[in-house]
Formats: sequence, C-alpha cells, structure tokens
Amino acid sequence: MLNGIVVKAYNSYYYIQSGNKIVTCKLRGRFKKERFSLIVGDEISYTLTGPDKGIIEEILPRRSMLKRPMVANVNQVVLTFAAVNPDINPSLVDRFLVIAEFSELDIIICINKVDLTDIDSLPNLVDRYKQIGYKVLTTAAKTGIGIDELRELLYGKISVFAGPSGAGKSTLLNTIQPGLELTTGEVSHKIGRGKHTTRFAELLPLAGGGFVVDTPGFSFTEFTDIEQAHLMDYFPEIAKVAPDCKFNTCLHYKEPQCAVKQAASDGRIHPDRYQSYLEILTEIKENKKGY
Ligand SMILES: Nc1nc2c(ncn2[C@@H]2O[C@H](COP(=O)(O)OP(=O)(O)OP(=O)(O)O)[C@@H](O)[C@H]2O)c(=O)[nH]1
Ligand SMILES: [Zn+2]
Repeated sequence: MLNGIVVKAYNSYYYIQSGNKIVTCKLRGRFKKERFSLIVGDEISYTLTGPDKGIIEEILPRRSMLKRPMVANVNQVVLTFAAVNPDINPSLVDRFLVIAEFSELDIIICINKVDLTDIDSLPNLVDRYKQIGYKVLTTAAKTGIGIDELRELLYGKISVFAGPSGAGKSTLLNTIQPGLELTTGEVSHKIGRGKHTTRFAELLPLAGGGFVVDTPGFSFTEFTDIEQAHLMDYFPEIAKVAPDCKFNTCLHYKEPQCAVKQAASDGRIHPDRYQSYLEILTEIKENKKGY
C-alpha cells in the first residue's frame, strides 16, 4: 500500500498528496458504513486503481483535530498582525493567543508590515511576548524582511495562518510560496472570504515539504468552549504564578492574597496581559449567565 495525506475533499473524492503527485481517491465502502468522516490533514494508505486514481484502504490515527477550520494534524498556527495599518492591538493579540493555546497548537506570532513603521517602536511588544516564551517574528511581505526565517519555521509542518483582516496573511503566503495560487487553481485567495460563504479547508503544499492551510474559517473571537477556571491555563505566565494564590479556586479577580494580582502590580506579569485576562474572564461569565 501507498501512503499519502488528504489535501482536499470534494464531493466524496479525496485528493491525496503522495510523494510529489496528487492521487484522486474514493473511500472503501466500509468507512462509509462506519460514518467516518475523513478530513483534510488525515494520513491514509491507498491502493492504485488507475494512473492517478486510487482507493483509500486505511486511515491512520489522528494526532489532533482543529474544528474551525476542520483540519487534522495541524502542528502550528501563525498568528499574523500588521505592525500598522491596521495597527496592532495587544488586546486582540491576547484573544488570538488564548484560542490558539486552547486549541493546543504551537504558536508563532508574526508582526508584518514592519516596512511601514519605525522598527524601534515595536520592541516593547516584541519583548513582551518573547518574555512569556512565544516565538515572535517581524516580517514585511512587501519587501521580504523576515520571510526566510518564517519559511524555515513552516518546513515539514502543517501550519494555519490566522489574524485580523488586512494583516497580510495572503500576501505572506504568496511571498513564501509564489506558486501557491497556481497549485490551488483558484482565482484568488480573496474569493469566498465573506463570513457567510462556506469553504472547505485545503492544504497547500510548500516546496520544501509541509503545508499551509488556506481558509478564512478561523474566527477567533469567541470563548464559548472555555471554562472560567481554565482560562488561566491559556496565559502561560499567569498559570505559572497561580499556584501561589491563597485559594486554589482563585480566579485572580477579587480574591484576597492573589499571587497573580500581586505579580501584575509589581510588573512580573504585564498589566495589559492581566487586563486581557480579566476582560475575557468577564465575557465568559456573562455568556454563561445568558443560558
Ligand atoms: N506595506 C506593506 N503592505 C502589506 C504587507 N503585507 C501585506 N500588505 C498589504 O496589506 C493589504 C492586506 O493584505 P492581505 O494579504 O490581503 O491581508 P489578509 O490578512 O490576507 O486579509 P484578509 O484576507 O482580509 O484576512 C494588501 O493591500 C497588501 O498588499 C507588508 O508587509 N507591507
Ligand atoms: Zn489568584
């Protein structure tokens, strides 16, 4: 049997990247009976039934599954923000970080459009996130700054790009891999980006190995799946300090002898980060009340 990875699913046909060719496969009937839904990113084994046609015999165990977009085995997310235009907003960065942490993805923060600003105005944000332990890159898709470094981080992995509209995600992808649009055969990344258009995720191959996910589906604004008590787990620097709070049920809000509040006031935790934590905590509380 041969091995491959599902890069696209369409009308019960699966497009399998196998070596450097694409094989169009159908599923063995028994999978349909089991109502197993194969998704992009799944690794499979197949047998050939024609030159570029085959039948999927086996589905390998999934290591992970992202729901929005629906992709299996994603390794990492590249959270992309523009330094300016639209200006980077630390509170929005924190919101994206929480969802990415919740999804258990490795995280790369990419601050793009650094060609449009004085790079010295950024270090304090770059340092803020580096100190927490995040990987932070500064790039300019337009002029090529930081592109090699970003490309290197994508090799051999499945990466999802997420971030606010206009941050430059599509431009970055096209710069990293100029052939991308040709490979997908789509007219433009922009088509179907509207909120109400359903599009299925597709894996786009990178020349050096690895894939990027081309999809608008990463909304990243709601915290409906997160429990109040777990929110701190998605702020690494808060999780680190939390065991020192007096109460082990501390939500780091109004409880006395809270180590997190203390750390935020003496600067070990950045006050903006603590503020973001409190804002999201409040949102989760209020959502809960509604039900
Ligand atoms: N100056 C400058 N402009 C950039 C850079 N990267 C992207 N742009 C411009 O920013 C605008 C938005 O870029 P896109 O790549 O469409 O942004 P996006 O993140 O894909 O946006 P959505 O598709 O809406 O999610 C375009 O006009 C790009 O040409 C950059 O590094 N420097
Ligand atoms: Zn506390």
